Amino acid sequence: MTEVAVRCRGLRQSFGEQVAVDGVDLDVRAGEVFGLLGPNGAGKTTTIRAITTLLPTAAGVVEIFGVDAARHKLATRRLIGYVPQQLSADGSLTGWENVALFARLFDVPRAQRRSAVRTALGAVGLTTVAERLAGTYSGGMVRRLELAQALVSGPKLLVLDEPTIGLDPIGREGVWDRIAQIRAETGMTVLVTTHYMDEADQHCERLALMHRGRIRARGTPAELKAAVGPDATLDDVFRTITDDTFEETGEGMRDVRATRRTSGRLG
Ligand SMILES: Nc1ncnc2c1ncn2[C@@H]1O[C@H](COP(=O)(O)OP(=O)(O)OP(=O)(O)O)[C@@H](O)[C@H]1O
Repeated sequence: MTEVAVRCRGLRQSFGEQVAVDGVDLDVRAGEVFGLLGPNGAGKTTTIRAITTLLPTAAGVVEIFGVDAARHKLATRRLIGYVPQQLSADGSLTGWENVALFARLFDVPRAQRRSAVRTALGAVGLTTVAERLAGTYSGGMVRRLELAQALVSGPKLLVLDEPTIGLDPIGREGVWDRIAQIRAETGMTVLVTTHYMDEADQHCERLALMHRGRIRARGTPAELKAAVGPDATLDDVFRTITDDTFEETGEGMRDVRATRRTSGRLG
């Protein structure tokens, strides 16, 4: 049986009157690259923050490799490397110092720190610029540095919130190349949110599409597209699930097909 890296059941989170996440069930298999997609405000970051234990779960269960995140927060955090949307690298430190800081924060044993920092910087292709101030790095290099920070503690699950936002195509490609390589070399599970449908299509094995706090469709990119139509793109899937006439039946991608048929009839 495939090991489950992330298991969420009935995840619910509100901010005052605002329901951000409304009963999310999610399974991410060990070793896969899983994409969580959805428009602004869909609830992706809130879901990610619950998974990474940065938000106390208001309701529902989160398990990371079988560890109950609410009951064992520290043990859960040790399993996760997290790259948030906001920049977290310090421009006044060198690349090496930035990663070394995370090695200390995440309790990498002193004797292993140098080699852990070296390995993490190598994995993201920043070895030759490790002694330069991060403030001199390009946007793509900073994102790769943040990847190295998340990798230095040797996590089993890498969680990336919009890892390529604001980068040019070369920077985006550089980040995805490194993710693919790390995944191939370590078998690490990757959970990623993105707004870029082309990236999700190309780099994620399975996807869940969120809208208004709920998961509206899930499946492989091919399954999701096929459910909409023979020549459909993921953008078409995205448009379909965010359509206000979309009817939720809890049947995942079959929803998409049903909605498409309905819109076809109406159109
Ligand atoms: N700390 C907070 N306080 C109040 N409301 C919040 C907070 N965090 C999120 N929300 C609200 O919860 C909803 C979901 O937000 P969330 O950031 O999870 O969406 P998202 O899918 O990650 O969006 P984006 O793609 O813009 O990052 C939004 O309506 C947002 O305004």
